[in-house]
This record gives sequence, C-alpha cells and structure tokens, in this order.
Amino acid sequence: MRYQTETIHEHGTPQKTGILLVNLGTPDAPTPSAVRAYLKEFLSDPRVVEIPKPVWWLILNGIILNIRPKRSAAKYATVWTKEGSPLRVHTEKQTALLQGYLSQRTKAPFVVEYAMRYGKPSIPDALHRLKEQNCQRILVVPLYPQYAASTTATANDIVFDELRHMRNAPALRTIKNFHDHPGYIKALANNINEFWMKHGRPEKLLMSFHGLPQYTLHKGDPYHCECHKTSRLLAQELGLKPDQYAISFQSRFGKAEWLKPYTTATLKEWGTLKTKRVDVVCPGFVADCLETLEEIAQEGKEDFQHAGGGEFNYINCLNDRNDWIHALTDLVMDNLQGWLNLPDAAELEQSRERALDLQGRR
Ligand SMILES: C=CC1=C(C)c2cc3[nH]c(cc4nc(cc5[nH]c(cc1n2)c(C)c5CCC(=O)O)C(CCC(=O)O)=C4C)c(C)c3C=C
Ligand SMILES: [Fe+2]
Ligand SMILES: [Fe+2]
Repeated sequence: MRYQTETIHEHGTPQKTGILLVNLGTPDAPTPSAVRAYLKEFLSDPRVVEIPKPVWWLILNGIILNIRPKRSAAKYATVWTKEGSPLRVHTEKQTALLQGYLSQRTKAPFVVEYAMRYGKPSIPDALHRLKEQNCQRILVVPLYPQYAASTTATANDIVFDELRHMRNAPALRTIKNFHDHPGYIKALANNINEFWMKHGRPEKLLMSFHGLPQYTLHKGDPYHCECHKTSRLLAQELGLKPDQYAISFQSRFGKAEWLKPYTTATLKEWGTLKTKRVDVVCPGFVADCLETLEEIAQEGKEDFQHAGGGEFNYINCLNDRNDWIHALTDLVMDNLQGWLNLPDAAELEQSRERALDLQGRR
C-alpha cells in the first residue's frame, strides 16, 4: 500500500536515487558566436545581473554582446583542450567518478548525471533523463562550495521550475553549500601540500575567490562570509600564520564595486613589494575553467611579475583528485539520510498487484 501510486506507474521497476551535479556552464566552442549565445543566456539571468530589465536589456544587447564575445572567445581559445572546455571536461570526469565511488560505498541503486545552468546539458534535460531512469528521489548538488544567489540559488530555481510541470514529481533535496566540509578542506590542503612538497613553500599564498557585487553582501548573500570561513579553515589545516596568506576576489564584471580586496590589486601590490614568490589557489572553484586557467594563471601572473614580483605559481583546482571525489561522495551520502532504504523490485510488484486490485482493474 505504501507504494500504491508509484507502482501503478512504474510497474515494479526498482526505484533509484538520482544525483544531479550542477555547474555554471561554458560555451560550446571558443568562437565569438558560441560565446555570444552563452553570455546572452548567462547575463540575461536576473539572479546574476540585478539591474532593472529594460535598462539592462539595452546595455547587454547594445554594448556587451557586441564587444565581449570576441574578447572572451580569444581567452577561451587559450585554455580550450582537445576534449573541449576545461569546465565541461572536469565536470564530466567528476560525474563518472562519483557514480563509481557511490556504487562502491552502497548497494542502493544510483544514477549520477551532470547539468549546466547555462548551455548544455541543460538542467531540464538532465532531470528528465533521471526520471526516465526511474529516479523517484533526486539530490541536487550545485558544485559551488560557497552559496550565492547568482550561482546556487539560480541553479535551484531551474530545478524547481521543472518539477512544477511534472505530474509525478520526484522527491527533491538540495545541498546549499559545503564551504566548511572537512573532506573538502582536507582535499584543498592535500593538493597544496603536494605542490609544496615538490616545489617548496612560497612567501605568500593567495586564496582567490570569484567576486560578487558588494551589494550582494548587504542584501544577504552569505557568500563573502563563507569564503572567509573556507580560507580560515584552509589556513589552519596548512598551519599558515596570518602574514603568510591572504584572501581576495577576482573576475570583477561591470562598473559597480565588487567584494574586496580585488585579486589583481593584491597581486600588483605584492609585486611592487618585490615579493619573491606567490602561489595562488582558487578554492571557490572545484574545477579549472576560464577564470582560473586564463584569468589567474595567465593574467594574474602577468599582473604580479609586471609590477616587480618574482616567481608565480598557480595551483590547480580539485578537478578529479581522489580525495576530493571521496569528499564529494561523503557529502552526497550525508545528504541521503533516510533515502537509502529503497523498496526492492519484488516488494514493489506486490504492492502494484494490491493497488490494481483496489482499483478494480483486474
Ligand atoms: C564560483 C562561483 C561563481 C560566482 C559567484 C560567479 C558570479 C558571477 N560571474 C559573473 C560573470 C561572469 N562569469 C564568467 C565565468 C565564470 N564564472 C564562474 C563562477 C562564478 N561566477 C565560472 C566557473 C566561470 C567560467 C566558465 C567557463 O566557461 O570556464 C563569465 C564568462 C567569461 C567572460 O566572458 O569573462 C562572466 C561574464 C557575474 C556577473 C557574477 C555575479 C554577479
Ligand atoms: Fe562568473
Ligand atoms: Fe574572467
């Protein structure tokens, strides 16, 4: 009786749990037209740009989409790989690895899919794929350690919107953030320590996070505080004293003030001070992308050294590291409490029979 409704529709097939990893999205190709389509979707999202629609529409279509696609495409071209955009390549690997790690941890049937908030594969398509594979429970995992309305919340919006149109909608859980998850912090520290084991320690470690407009802090985004907590925990794990590291915010977009200090300003200042060696890590990104490989590893290095700085190293994101995928598996398992005892196929078949009897259909 417990599974009456499902059994009529699902005909005794065992239910599965779906895990949906969501990242930001990336263009299909490093070309102005592909970048334009991507930017149009991204920058038309009112969760990302909070300027009244008519005004923003004119700026976006009149100026930004005429200038930025060409410039950004040239930047994308410098980081593009044979397999495609780094963000997509890493997210695909993370998806496949998580599927494997979960099946080692538990016998419960899982399906792991990934989606991009902008571009492909879309969140609605991924949700339908999960439903087709009989996932009646879905855990959404936005791959942003620190929560922001412009990243985490907008990904959730699309999920919720899609479920509104489903007759037999799955149960749904979302992960808000994991900025202080011990496994995530430990994986970040291991990654940095491994780099230092090979190359020695820098004079300064810069922890650079993606920026946000400053008004988001006053409007209530916990993002700024969560970035600070991540950096504090990471410094603690690495045994760094306050003068050995700093936090900064990168990727400023537009004319408004963004969270400070800016990454470029910090790197230029450290260059001017003749800092001998700086290592930069980007803990807010779990996968390398344009913002890390081009903006930090290339432009950041140039900013620092042009101002007079010495050695510059960019330390890669967590990508497909074993300890990080284990941490992600832990995070997922922690959020599946009470969901793992799925009914087996025989049990479902029995209750289906009962349900059909009750409906007088046999
Ligand atoms: C990690 C969290 C991110 C936050 C927070 C974020 C906010 C944010 N971003 C823009 C504008 C742009 N971001 C762009 C690229 C980009 N941003 C993130 C992550 C966050 N953004 C990632 C992972 C990427 C890389 C995508 C890739 O394909 O590799 C871009 C596009 C590139 C460019 O033209 O510079 C823009 C534009 C805003 C306005 C914003 C918050 C208000
Ligand atoms: Fe961004
Ligand atoms: Fe950028």
